[in-house]
Amino acid sequence: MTAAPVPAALAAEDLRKSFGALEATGGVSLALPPGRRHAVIGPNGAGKTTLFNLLSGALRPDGGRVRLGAADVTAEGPDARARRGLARSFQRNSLFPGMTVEAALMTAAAIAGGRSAVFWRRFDRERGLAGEATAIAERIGLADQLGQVAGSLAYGAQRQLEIGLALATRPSVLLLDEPTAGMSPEETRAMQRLLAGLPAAMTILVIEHDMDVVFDLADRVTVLDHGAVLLEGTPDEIRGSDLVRRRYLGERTG
Ligand SMILES: Nc1ncnc2c1ncn2[C@@H]1O[C@H](COP(=O)(O)OP(=O)(O)OP(=O)(O)O)[C@@H](O)[C@H]1O
Repeated sequence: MTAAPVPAALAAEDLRKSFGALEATGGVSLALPPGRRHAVIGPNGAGKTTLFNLLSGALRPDGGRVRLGAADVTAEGPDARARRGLARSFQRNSLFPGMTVEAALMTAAAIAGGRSAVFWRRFDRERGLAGEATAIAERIGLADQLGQVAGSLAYGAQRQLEIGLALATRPSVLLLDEPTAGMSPEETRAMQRLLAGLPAAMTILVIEHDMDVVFDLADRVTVLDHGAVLLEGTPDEIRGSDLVRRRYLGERTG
């Protein structure tokens, strides 16, 4: 007897989205099995952010489907998808800048647990939120900055905290939007260590411009161009593709 196939942790099927006459997503399909590290690359305007918005539920597609595990979530909004285990890294302006790292992580965990942020203190002991915050801070490399106000952290540390806030929701699928954008080489290395240390069972889809980061992290890469999939393959296949080198990596191939 053969085992039933495991559904993809996250799948896009022929997703389409237009803004007026512009087709920003023109029939994109992806399937990420559980634990996959998958990168989406492509030039500015290729449709990477639009694809993320369609996957997270921030945008509704004109056509196609989004699946999380066995569930068709195409008609669901971001909150419902989050409850199914999908997280997207928070943007910097959502960092709870006036809170300490510990309080921000506890608040994110409390919100994810379905409780109002205002009342997290009351549930602290009962739910072990402080312990959870400490464990996440260790995972994201901020254990020695738990008492620091989030808004006063260095840029790289703020981006690490963004990922911590997403992790506080205990996601099974994590969407990361340019996690190393604007970072120094040292901050980029810290982020690479963080990403490499995420649980193997977590499924990760990342938009990233830094090719070293992409080739280091991803076991599968999709190249988007004008809203469509130009190529999907292993990092080696992408690196070796004349088409990608000409169209995207900007190299002359003779
Ligand atoms: N809300 C919108 N209304 C109109 N056009 C939009 C909207 N969002 C995106 N676009 C257009 O859709 C196309 C794809 O944009 P998108 O932001 O998805 O690309 P991207 O690959 O993420 O680019 P970048 O790397 O610059 O962030 C672009 O031409 C953009 O101008």
